[in-house]
Amino acid sequence: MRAENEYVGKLYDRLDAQRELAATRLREIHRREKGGTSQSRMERDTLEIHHTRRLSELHAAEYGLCFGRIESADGERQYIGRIALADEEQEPLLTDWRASAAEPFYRATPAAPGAVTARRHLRSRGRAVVDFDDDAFGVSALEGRDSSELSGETALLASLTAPRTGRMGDIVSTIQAEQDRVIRSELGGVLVVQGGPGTGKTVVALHRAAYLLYTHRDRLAKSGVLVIGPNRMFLRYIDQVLPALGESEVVLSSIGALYPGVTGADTETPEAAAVKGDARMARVLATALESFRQLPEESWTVTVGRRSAHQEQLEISRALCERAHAAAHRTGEAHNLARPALVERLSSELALRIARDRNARSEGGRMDLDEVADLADELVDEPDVRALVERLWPLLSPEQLLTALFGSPELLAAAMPDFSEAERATLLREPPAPDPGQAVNPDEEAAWTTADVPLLDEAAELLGPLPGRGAAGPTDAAADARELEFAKIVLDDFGVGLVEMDAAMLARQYRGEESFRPLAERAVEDRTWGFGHVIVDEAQELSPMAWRLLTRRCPGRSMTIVGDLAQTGASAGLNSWGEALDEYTAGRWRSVELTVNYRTPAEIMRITEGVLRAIDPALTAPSAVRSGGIRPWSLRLLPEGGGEAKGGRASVLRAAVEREVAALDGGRMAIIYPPTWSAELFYGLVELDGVTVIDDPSALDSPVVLLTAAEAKGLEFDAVLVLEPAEILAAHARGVNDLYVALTRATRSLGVIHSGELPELLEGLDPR
Ligand SMILES: Nc1ncnc2c1ncn2[C@@H]1O[C@H](COP(=O)(O)OP(=O)(O)OP(=O)(O)O)[C@@H](O)[C@H]1O
Repeated sequence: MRAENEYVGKLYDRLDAQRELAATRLREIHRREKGGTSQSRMERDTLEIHHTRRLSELHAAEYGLCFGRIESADGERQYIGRIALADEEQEPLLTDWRASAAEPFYRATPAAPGAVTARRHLRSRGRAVVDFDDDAFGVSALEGRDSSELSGETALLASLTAPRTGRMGDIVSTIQAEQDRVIRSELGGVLVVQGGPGTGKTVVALHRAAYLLYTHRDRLAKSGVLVIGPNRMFLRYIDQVLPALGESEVVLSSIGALYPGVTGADTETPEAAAVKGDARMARVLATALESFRQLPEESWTVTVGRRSAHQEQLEISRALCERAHAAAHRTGEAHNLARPALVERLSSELALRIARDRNARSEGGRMDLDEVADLADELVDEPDVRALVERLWPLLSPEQLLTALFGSPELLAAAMPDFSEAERATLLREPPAPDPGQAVNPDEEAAWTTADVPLLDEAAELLGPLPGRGAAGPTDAAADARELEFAKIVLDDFGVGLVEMDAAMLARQYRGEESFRPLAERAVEDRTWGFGHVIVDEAQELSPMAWRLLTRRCPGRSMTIVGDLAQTGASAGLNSWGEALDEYTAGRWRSVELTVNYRTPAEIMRITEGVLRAIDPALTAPSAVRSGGIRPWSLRLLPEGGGEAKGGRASVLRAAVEREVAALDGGRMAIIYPPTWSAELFYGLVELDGVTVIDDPSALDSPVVLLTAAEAKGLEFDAVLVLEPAEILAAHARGVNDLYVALTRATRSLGVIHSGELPELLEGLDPR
């Protein structure tokens, strides 16, 4: 212990020295003149970003700086920690956990130790090492011992049984071998990680993000990594993990937040979500868009030159309109971007016709080609021609297209012939109030749901930006070549990827067109941003339309997909991984499985066996890494008048909750209720001290939260009370998956409270 404390003390001294160095450099930069040449200003700012980042990395490494060491046969020792440190002579003192040299620390098992002969896990409090445990490898070490595949068992169990805090923490010190293989899997292609509840899919996916950014910083620093979680609550639950690993630039988002300017609400009915998520909706939107491009039965008439001596009527034949449409189609551009070609075709044909007529009548002499071109330009500004263009090819925003589609039964019927009447009806929204006296609530009008977001994004692909909006504009093209050159030199000087911006952006910044903004900020505001790697958590919930959106955000198709098909609750969610991936990444996805459940004790997992069988008899539950003392129990609430005083059910329920809360001892508890649950009982619980309804991410800080199974997905608690399992089962088509999610959230104790009979698939609970 003394030796370890001495060594770790030396590491902290180096950490302090490194911090001091970075802080001094930063102070020097701040003292430098703000003015100077573009190049010197660029250098100054790039260095500032670099040293600020380095300082925050060094601060993030404070807690648990060094957590282990390995020894090889020749007696060489290597300490493993959060970052790499070297002494004054540049001799390595500490190996970064993400470096390939650290891999044996995580991968060695008694059965396959590789070159490792001994491994030690250190546990610290503050800067002091307070405990360690050793794994001894080699044949002699195996005798008389079960060859546990777990690494650092004591440290692992200590972390698994510690009270939950409402926030996920990092696991760098206790990553297990099968998890390490996922974390260090190569960057390219799509990696699917299937695993039952509690197998560490989320935590592993986040460590993989940190690993990939460390290993492939050159490729990922400028394009960024996107992590998708199911909702805001979940994102809050995980948002400390990457900063604790020294990474603050990863973009965390839910599908509902991926369309700039819109926050999708989770208020959709399962039926509507299933229709909106259906892959056929891509075709539906394209058809709906086509219906906006009108054609006359035979012809339309427009009047031009109303305010001049040359007023004339022009016949616009269907054939002309078709030629104009064809010109737009030929561009291959998105709808709004193709319109100028239609306008060009229409106005030139009309101008030519007018010129021919005039020439034939010999009015004002013959028109030459330049004059015809001028006339065509004038025609474009004619009010009737503008109105004509609007009928032929109106400019549309994604919001307008969707609002029109959802507001019109006729349009829905025309665009969705393959859907049933009932399915179409789920999309129908009240059109905005026609009576101008009747105020429309602007919030209501703009209320988009999570299931709408992939549709808005799809529509944006079809439509393209409106003129003057969205596109990067002329700035790129006009980039001053000299400044661009400077920017390249500056970035080269610092090593590619040291700061996550490219030369063009740096140059724009110095023309004052753009101020430096972190990648996360720029990426979320840009619908067309292509991320270098996308990680999707709870991926089984994503609809085919959401997959389309994500593949657009990840042009290189480098993705990590983690999820559990047994937990699919969304109506448009997946039944198999191939369903989502074969279409976009056929032959380019590989899958691995995580098999050990770190969260839920064996006693609780036994209760879920029948539920898992009901989902799919072929599925096997992950094996629980530990057993816990508390046996899962059930409590029946007798019906009113069944021997209890009025209000008895509510008071029995409250008493049960209070008993559990008292036993919590600083941890966190969840009460998971069916969406159809009795309002009276619900409000009875809300009144209790410390109980919070989960309507805002900060609710996770509360000791007890009331939430549905869908909201509980991905989260974990010390104690869980599941209310009315029969109602959870019956609530919707995937109720059994929801019940499975609800039962697998606890790290310590599980209670089930029910009014009617317990569902048969729930066996083995101790009645109270
Ligand atoms: N190697 C490990 N060391 C310490 N804790 C771990 C390890 N692996 C997993 N855990 C812990 O186990 C718990 C479950 O992990 P996580 O939430 O990532 O599982 P999951 O597979 O995403 O579960 P679910 O599918 O139920 O959401 C977390 O508290 C996590 O920190």
